[in-house]
Formats: sequence, structure tokens, C-alpha cells
Amino acid sequence: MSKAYVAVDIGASSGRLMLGTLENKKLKLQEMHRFKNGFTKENGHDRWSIDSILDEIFKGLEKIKAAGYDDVTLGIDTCAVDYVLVGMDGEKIQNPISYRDSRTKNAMQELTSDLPKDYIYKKTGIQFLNFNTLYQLYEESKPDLEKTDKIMMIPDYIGYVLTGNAVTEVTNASTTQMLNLREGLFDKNLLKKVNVSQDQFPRLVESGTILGNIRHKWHKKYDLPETEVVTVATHDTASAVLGTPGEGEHWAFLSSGTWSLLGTELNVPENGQLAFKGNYTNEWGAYGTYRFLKNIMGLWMIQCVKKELDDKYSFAELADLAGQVKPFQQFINVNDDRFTNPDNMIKEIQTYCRESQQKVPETPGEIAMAIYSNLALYYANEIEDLNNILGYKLSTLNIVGGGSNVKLLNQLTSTLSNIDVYAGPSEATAIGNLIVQMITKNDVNNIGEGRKLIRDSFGVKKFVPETHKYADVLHRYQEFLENNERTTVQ
Ligand SMILES: Nc1ncnc2c1ncn2[C@@H]1O[C@H](COP(=O)(O)OP(=O)(O)O)[C@@H](O)[C@H]1O
Ligand SMILES: C[C@H](O)[C@H](O)[C@@H](O)C(=O)COP(=O)(O)O
Ligand SMILES: [Mg+2]
Repeated sequence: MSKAYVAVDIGASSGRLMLGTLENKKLKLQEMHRFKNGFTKENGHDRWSIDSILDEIFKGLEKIKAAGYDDVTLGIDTCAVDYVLVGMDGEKIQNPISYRDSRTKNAMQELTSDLPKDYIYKKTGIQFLNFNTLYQLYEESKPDLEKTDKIMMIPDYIGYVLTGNAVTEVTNASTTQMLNLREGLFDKNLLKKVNVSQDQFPRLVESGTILGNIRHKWHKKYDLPETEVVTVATHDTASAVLGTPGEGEHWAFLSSGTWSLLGTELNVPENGQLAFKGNYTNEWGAYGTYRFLKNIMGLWMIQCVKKELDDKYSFAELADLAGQVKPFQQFINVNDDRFTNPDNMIKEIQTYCRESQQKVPETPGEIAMAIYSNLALYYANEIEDLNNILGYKLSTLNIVGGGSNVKLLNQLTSTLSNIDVYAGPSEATAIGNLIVQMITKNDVNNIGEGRKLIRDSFGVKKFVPETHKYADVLHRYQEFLENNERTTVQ
């Protein structure tokens, strides 16, 4: 039986364990376990249930063992910015708070009142999201920080629980907005600003570092395969970018899941004035690259709508209903902070349209189309911005993640952005996670070979611009955004 690799991909809406094996020069992917993920209110904050996530990971590994895989390599990727405080006894102090929690709503404004944004951006090159780790630590409970021995980013914490070894992997560390681009270390002034010392973070490591084997104590509790843990590109978006086939010369990616992360892979950071004004980020990638991207609200909006409709419609059915509705009946700035974590997304969208004297979407199809068509418009607007900042035209857009299944959204994006879209693979994050493991274990030579393996193993669907359609819509949307400047998530 060929070597088995396991990607643990903890997305914001679902976690999954994906088994990867190399068969006839192709990467075979099997979903072995999937579970719902999300945050719940606990001790006054929106928190991730990290112990349930760990239990699901062990359950998934038991399924893999039961399927006949006795000896696997495993990598973990999760969302960015969030962390676990680990006390002097080596145990978590409490469940990690989600970045969508309201505790940081004023933190960025307060912290940057005497530490200017351009100073922070010059040092870190990271976009201003009001929930970056820097602002979470600024708001963190001082007594809890006092009791903290180590601050571990979520995927690093999971690796620590599994193996007993603690590290801070750099792709995720960069999302803290505390990693100094030039020095490659946490910035002393930014640490001081939030009363955290350098040694409260475990040592920084690159993706592809071997972390260790799953501890004996877990083998006593669960029927697990022998498992060696590799620290992959632990920020899920970093893994998604690695799992992008990379069609075209100046290819762009859109990691389309709970979030839409739109950008391109650079070999040197771009943290100049245009990037600063456009609030673009230089999150660290694997193998010395930078993920020059922007966070866009993403399918989080559809996820909320689906839940508010009591899951009466599947995502596919919502997309079908949207396809029966004319697009662009209202303009919405999807990055308005009001959509980050509203009590009710449907009501928030309807109120937004009422306030801006626009047609109010009522039916599930109208609401879904309002979301999809405005996401597509926002993508198109940002691609124009990206071309301007980079000084060259992005030639193709690779859409990966669950959103790559939405044909309507892929087509609208291609037409509005006037760019060829390659859609898939939907599990690019898990695939990127696996590729780093395979490179680390010398089954794949490098990321170029890895991306060829992805192209050879997974079909992508091509969408080309329908140039005769929606000629002036993007221009009217850009005017709308300018005339309706509001607080955006960034
Ligand atoms: N068949 C489908 N039709 C329409 N939307 C889909 C389909 N499959 C997945 N999606 C969209 O993809 C999203 C999940 O993408 P995924 O990358 O798995 O998210 P995450 O990693 O953040 O959990 C869903 O919220 C849904 O909007
Ligand atoms: C806050 C970060 O930008 C966020 O973690 C984002 O990178 C992310 O989680 C994307 O992953 P999804 O697959 O959940 O959209
Ligand atoms: Mg994901």
C-alpha cells in the first residue's frame, strides 16, 4: 500500500480529514471524515470548541486506521489570527475566541491612534483587519495573559496537543500583523504594545518542519495509526494557494470558502504606498513566497442565509434559485463591517438596501443572487486594483475552494473581470496541505512539480468572459462604492 498522507483542514464552516495517496503519478484524494465547524457563545465571547475539533480529528484517524492505513503522515491547517493561551501547566486556559467576536471592534482604532498604520504596515506588510491577532491581544484579558506561558496559533496548538511539541509556523504567524517582514521575527515594538514577550510564542518554523509523532497517551485512548505530524503551511489560505493549479503566467487565485481571499503569489513582498492604500496584505507563503491578497467577505454571507432559512435549501439549491433571478438588482459593499457577524444576515442585507434606497431582495433566490452578484462585482473591482498595484495585468484567475462549485459566480466573475477563470479543485486547501507533506517526505521534489501533479490529478472547469454582457455594471458599482464609503472590515 502506497504511503498515506492525511490533511486535517479546519475551515471556518467545516473540518475534514482528507487522505492523499500517489497512484500512477496522480494524487488520489479521499474524504475520510467531515464535521461541522463554527463558533458558539461561551463566557461572553464567540469561541471555537477546540476540544471537539481535537476529538473529531482523532475520530477521523480511527476511520483511517480502520480503512487499513497503519502508518500515516499528517498536516494541520486552520483559520488565521486566532490563538490559544496555554498556562504554566501546559494546559489551555480557555477555549480560543473567534476572530468574529465583537471584542476587537474598537481595538484597531485605539491601538493605531498612537502607533500609526503606515508604521505598522511598513514593518509587517499586513492588511488592517480589525480582528488581527495584534488587536485581539490588545483586548486580551490581562489576568489571562499574566497566567500565559505560551500563545499558540490554533493549528500549532492542535499539533502541540497531538505531539507535545510547540512551534509557531510562519505562514500563520504572519497573519498576526506582528511579524517583522525584514527581520523575520515578531516585532519588538508591536509585542511591547500588547504586553507580550517574545518567549511567549514558541519558536518560529517554516512550513515543512517535522513536528513529531502522536503521543503514546492518545494511542491508549483511541485506535490510531502510527502518525508523524508535519508542520505544513498551517494558515489554511496558505495551503489553499499551494493547492492552486496555477494556470497561466500571471495567475491570480481566489480561495473561495467562508472567506474569499483574492490575490497572487509573489517572491518579494509588495508593501509600498499603493498596496498600503489598497489595504493589501503580504501574508507569508511556503518556500519563501508571499501571498499578496485581500480578504473579501465571501460565502460566509450565504452560509448565514442558509442557516437563517433553517437549512431548507442546500448550497446547490440556493445557487440554482439565484440563477433564476436577474443579477445586479442592488449594489452591496460586501466588505462593509456590518456583514462580519450580524445577528441576522438576511435582515442586515435588506436593511442595507432599504437605507440606500435600492430594491430589497425578498425571496431566497433574490437574496442569494444579491450576494453572488455583489461578490462578483467586488472581485472585479479588486482585480482592477491588483493590476494597478502590481503594474501588470493578471492573466487568469484560479478559483478554488467550495465556492469553485458555484458556476453562476464563476461565470459572473469571469465576465465582470474580463478574465479567464479556472475553477477547482474545491479541496485545494487540503491538497496544498498534502503537497507540503509529500515534499517534506521526498515523494514530490518541489512546489512546481506539486502543482503539475494537481493539474494532472484534478479537472478544472474553464469560464471565459461573455463580453457582450453587463458592459457598464462594474463602473456603476465602483461609483456606488465611492458614494457609499462606510466602515469596511478593512
Ligand atoms: N455544490 C455547491 N453549490 C454551491 N455552493 C457550494 C457548493 N459546494 C460548496 N459550496 C460553497 O462553498 C462553501 C464552503 O467552501 P469551503 O471551501 O469548504 O469552506 P471552508 O473551508 O471555509 O469551510 C459553502 O459555504 C458554499 O457556499
Ligand atoms: C481571518 C483569516 O483571513 C481567515 O482565517 C481566512 O484566511 C480563512 O480562514 C479562509 O479559510 P476558509 O476556508 O475558512 O474560508
Ligand atoms: Mg477552507
